Amino acid sequence: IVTVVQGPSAYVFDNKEVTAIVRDALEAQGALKTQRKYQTKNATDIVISVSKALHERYPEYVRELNFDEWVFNNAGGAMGAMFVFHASISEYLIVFGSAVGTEGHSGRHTANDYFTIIYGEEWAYSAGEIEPRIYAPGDMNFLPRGEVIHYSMPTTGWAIELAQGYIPGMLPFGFMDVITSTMDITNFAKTVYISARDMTYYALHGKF
Ligand SMILES: CC(C)=CCC[C@@H](C)[C@H]1CC[C@H]2C3=C(CC[C@]12C)[C@@]1(C)CC[C@H](O)C[C@@H]1CC3
Repeated sequence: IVTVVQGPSAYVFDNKEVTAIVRDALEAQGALKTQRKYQTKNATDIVISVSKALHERYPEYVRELNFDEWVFNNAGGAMGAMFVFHASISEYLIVFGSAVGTEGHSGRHTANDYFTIIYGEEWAYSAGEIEPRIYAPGDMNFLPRGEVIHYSMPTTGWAIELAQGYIPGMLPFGFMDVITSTMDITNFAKTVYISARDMTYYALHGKF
């Protein structure tokens, strides 16, 4: 008999539950891919209703959506916008995407990444895959820690992204394009402020 003793987990989010909440919220909007109607729905309504469902499930850990704290993110050649629901040392939960589409290198990360589409599509492949994997609303693209993909959101596309692992190790990738390309210091400062504020708050409350 083997007894597996599990140590305490720093995680408050369950990736399966996050995806289930997202799928339920999409279903309530008639926006799941199985209903073949998802492209006719308004992306703004979907972002708002999914955000509300996540906040209701995790009120202590998921910030309410607002439209003052959206920031751009340039990383791996891709450009998108994001709203940070939660950022701590071991996890972040964001809505990420682009109103016009985007494409780039995923980066090789120190965290597992769960990317659940809520509007539009994500196309992705690993080196050696000849055909794209296509993810539609309700589908989750899992990128394990240390692996890499080329991805695109060919047109308007939004997703809920949960990352679990060592988050500070991901940030240089998330910020490097500011130095090498965009020089958008205002957006950079806003992103650093938002992430440092949340990480410090949770660390001071014993959530790493
Ligand atoms: C949460 C904070 C404050 C910063 C995170 C910055 C970046 C590390 C991320 C912002 C958007 C992220 C995306 C991915 C990796 C990490 C980011 C660049 C993916 C490439 C991971 C794989 C998915 O399939 C697509 C993701 C797009 C967004």
